[in-house]
Amino acid sequence: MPPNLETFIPGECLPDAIDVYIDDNFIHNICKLYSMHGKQFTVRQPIKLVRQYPPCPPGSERGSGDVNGSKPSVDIPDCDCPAQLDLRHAELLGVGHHSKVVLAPLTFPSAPSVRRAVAVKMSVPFSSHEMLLNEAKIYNAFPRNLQDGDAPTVPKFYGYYVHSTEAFDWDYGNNGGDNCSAEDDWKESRTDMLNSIASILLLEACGKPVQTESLALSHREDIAKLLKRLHEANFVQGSFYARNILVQPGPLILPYAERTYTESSYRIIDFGRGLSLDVNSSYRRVICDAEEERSCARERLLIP
Ligand SMILES: Nc1ncnc2c1ncn2[C@@H]1O[C@H](COP(=O)(O)OP(=O)(O)OP(=O)(O)O)[C@@H](O)[C@H]1O
Repeated sequence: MPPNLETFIPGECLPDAIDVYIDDNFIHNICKLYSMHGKQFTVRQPIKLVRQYPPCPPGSERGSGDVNGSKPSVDIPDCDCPAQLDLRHAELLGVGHHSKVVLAPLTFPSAPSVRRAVAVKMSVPFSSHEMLLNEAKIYNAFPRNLQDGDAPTVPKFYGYYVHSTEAFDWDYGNNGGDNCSAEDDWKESRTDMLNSIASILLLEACGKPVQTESLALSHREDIAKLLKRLHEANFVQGSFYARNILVQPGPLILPYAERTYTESSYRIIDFGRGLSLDVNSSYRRVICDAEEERSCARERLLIP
């Protein structure tokens, strides 16, 4: 796996389209779809997804950004050049009640091309895709200072991508089913498979969930500061549990090899139930829910 993408990329510099590559490994080991009754997916590669958030303004000028994590900046592809997301090499990062999240290489076809690992969140089961859409809107509304800087509060957002019409132009493989129920099962598996990659959220990979029992007081205070910053910016996370706080070695200003857990870096994730003034909420509700969230945080995570 290449190093993680950790650089803030302004919305207008994100690729407008992504070509997604999948294979049997992804279907069986990540999607856990075994019940094919002798049939195989033959996917016409690649599957094309287009950016929904941040929206692509028609005729907008595209800038260039620094995707290497160091200066000078690298050219970001123009509108005609899709990035490539390689789910054939995906590693599972975590499973929630509404999603699966994998780490996978994303290649920007700049010159020279840049290949970095990103967290890819997919709605599983598909019925929870509205939560993923809400989360995308919240990430899109986050100001840069919550995602970037010395002590970022949330992962960096690399876009929300949805299928274009060609996404469903597939070959469905050999016809191995011999009865209606097998046929139905297979169709259902196929639909699950298609739906799970029909919309994806790309985020900075930020470590693993915290273990609250072993958290030192100073680290609990760091997390309390993150929550305060989030609320001061008029956002509410909406399900503040330990599984939604990630930890990784820090400080982030150091090269990866020099970071340690003594100076851990924390991030708040999972905004499927998130609230924001600009997206889905009134000022009064944000204030009220933020107050309640701080009280939950004190109780559940023993944070001050
Ligand atoms: N940006 C990320 N970097 C690293 N791991 C992540 C990231 N986002 C999610 N994960 C992993 O995936 C798991 C599930 O993610 P998330 O909490 O967003 O899913 P969910 O289905 O919305 O969760 P919930 O069960 O709280 O509704 C997390 O607990 C974490 O282990």
